[in-house]
Amino acid sequence: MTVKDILDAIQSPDSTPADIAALPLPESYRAITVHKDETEMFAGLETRDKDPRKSIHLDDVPVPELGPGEALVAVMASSVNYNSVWTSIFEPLSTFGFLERYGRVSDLAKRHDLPYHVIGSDLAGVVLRTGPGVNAWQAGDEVVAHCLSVELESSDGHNDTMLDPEQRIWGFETNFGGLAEIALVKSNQLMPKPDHLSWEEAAAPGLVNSTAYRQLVSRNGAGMKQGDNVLIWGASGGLGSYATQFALAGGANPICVVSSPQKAEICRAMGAEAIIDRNAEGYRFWKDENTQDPKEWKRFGKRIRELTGGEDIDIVFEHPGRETFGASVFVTRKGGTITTCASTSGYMHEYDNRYLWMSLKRIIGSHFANYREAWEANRLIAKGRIHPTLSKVYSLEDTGQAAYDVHRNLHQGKVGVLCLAPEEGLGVRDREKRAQHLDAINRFRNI
Ligand SMILES: C/C=C/C(=O)SCCNC(=O)CCNC(=O)[C@H](O)C(C)(C)COP(=O)(O)OP(=O)(O)OC[C@H]1O[C@@H](n2cnc3c(N)ncnc32)[C@H](O)[C@@H]1OP(=O)(O)O
Ligand SMILES: NC(=O)C1=CN([C@@H]2O[C@H](COP(=O)(O)OP(=O)(O)OC[C@H]3O[C@@H](n4cnc5c(N)ncnc54)[C@H](OP(=O)(O)O)[C@@H]3O)[C@@H](O)[C@H]2O)C=CC1
Repeated sequence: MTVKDILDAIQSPDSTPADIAALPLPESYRAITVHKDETEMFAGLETRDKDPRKSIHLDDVPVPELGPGEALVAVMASSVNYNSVWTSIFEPLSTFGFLERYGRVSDLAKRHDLPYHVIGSDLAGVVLRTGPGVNAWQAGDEVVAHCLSVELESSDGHNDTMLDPEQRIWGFETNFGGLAEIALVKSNQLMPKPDHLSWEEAAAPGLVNSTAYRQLVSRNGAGMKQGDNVLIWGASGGLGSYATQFALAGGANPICVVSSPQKAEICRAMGAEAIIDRNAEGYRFWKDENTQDPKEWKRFGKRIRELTGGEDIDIVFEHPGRETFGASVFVTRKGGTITTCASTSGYMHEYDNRYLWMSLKRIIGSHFANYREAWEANRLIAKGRIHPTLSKVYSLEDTGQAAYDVHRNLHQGKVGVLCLAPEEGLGVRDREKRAQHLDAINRFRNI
């Protein structure tokens, strides 16, 4: 039995779920990995000079043993997330430390602690096998997977599973991720694949869509409401392209920050009107490495007021971090919220706290999403209310280049990867629904 036989069975119109369940598993599969003995390969280089094409490998690896509550999924397509860029440049930490720590949790978790790390935190595919205790999903189900992995043995996670002390991001802090032909997930990561999308379109939103939903919409995040002015950094990027859609769909007013006329055009096409090209307008929030320039915060705030008719920002959707955080805190209105999920440009932030406390602003830390939030975000995709922002699709072999593009900010929206799917466009089940949303689905393609 080979992976090719699995693909043939998935693609055959005559295959039944029982046929898929009866397929013997192959011994190995092709997977995108980083190697433990290479974690020092970029030592001494600047972050931007660390090249994912050098550290990312395509290897044949053994199929992991299936445990209770788990599923093995044949991955048709995946997508590149920035967490895979971090993994591939071994910043801010090597992810092998996460695997070692997970390996100490239990005998079953020991499987994850290997000298290679199969990365990737998105997938669309077909369930091949389920472990003991899994009743909600069967072999043959067409699924997407969100990337929250939890143990839930402690009471801490039972109000909000993101608060589980053993909360991990699958394919980043666990092994056997989605940039591969087969992936191992917990069954409570599974969600139905939106039936009007191809495999690669369905695999694109997962991680960033769920994150943007919690960070902006959920009561665990900013709890956005109608009419809110929402400042969205990187508004045509991975997270931002979903935050912009949530703001528009929720009756808020996105103020989109981008770095080129082309990206501004994408935001306009999504329906945004207030757009700031940070490059064209030349904001320099830092005079030098250690000194911010409040005059630039003020110039930025003035520009926002021009675009909003004099209003300030209710919610900042933050993720660039060090470079923008001081400006983000400054431009938020009295009582407003800065919600942050990342620090792409540096995690040691600096802001003027007087503007925070005197104006009763709040900073909210947000990280991925719980199952319910991921489910609600996926439901909006399935209903055609929010659309994938897939721009370009790479083969599994070219994942290194795909990660390089994301690292160097050469991409738009999301970058997809074909795993088992032999070509783009496969897997669409509801053509009528697709036809209704075709322009929106293709908005980011090939730009
Ligand atoms: C969905 C997609 C998401 C993304 O893309 S997010 C972006 C990518 N992700 C990242 O960049 C994050 C990567 N992660 C990290 O950088 C690290 O993961 C953290 C900085 C978040 C945590 O660092 P660590 O070293 O793993 O853990 P510690 O909590 O700092 O523990 C170290 C020691 O410090 C002790 N400690 C923790 N809190 C306290 C406290 N409040 N008082 C005293 N000690 C404390 C611990 O116990 C432990 O100790 P002992 O080393 O002896 O085991
Ligand atoms: N905690 C969590 O759950 C999650 C965290 N993340 C993290 O969020 C970050 C962004 O992820 P994602 O949106 O997928 O990445 P992308 O690279 O797809 O998009 C980020 C956008 O941010 C903008 N940007 C980058 N650097 C700066 C800067 N210095 N100043 C202003 N804008 C900047 C760019 O847009 P432009 O050039 O047009 O301005 C870029 O397109 C990453 O660090 C990632 O690890 C992502 C998902 C989940």
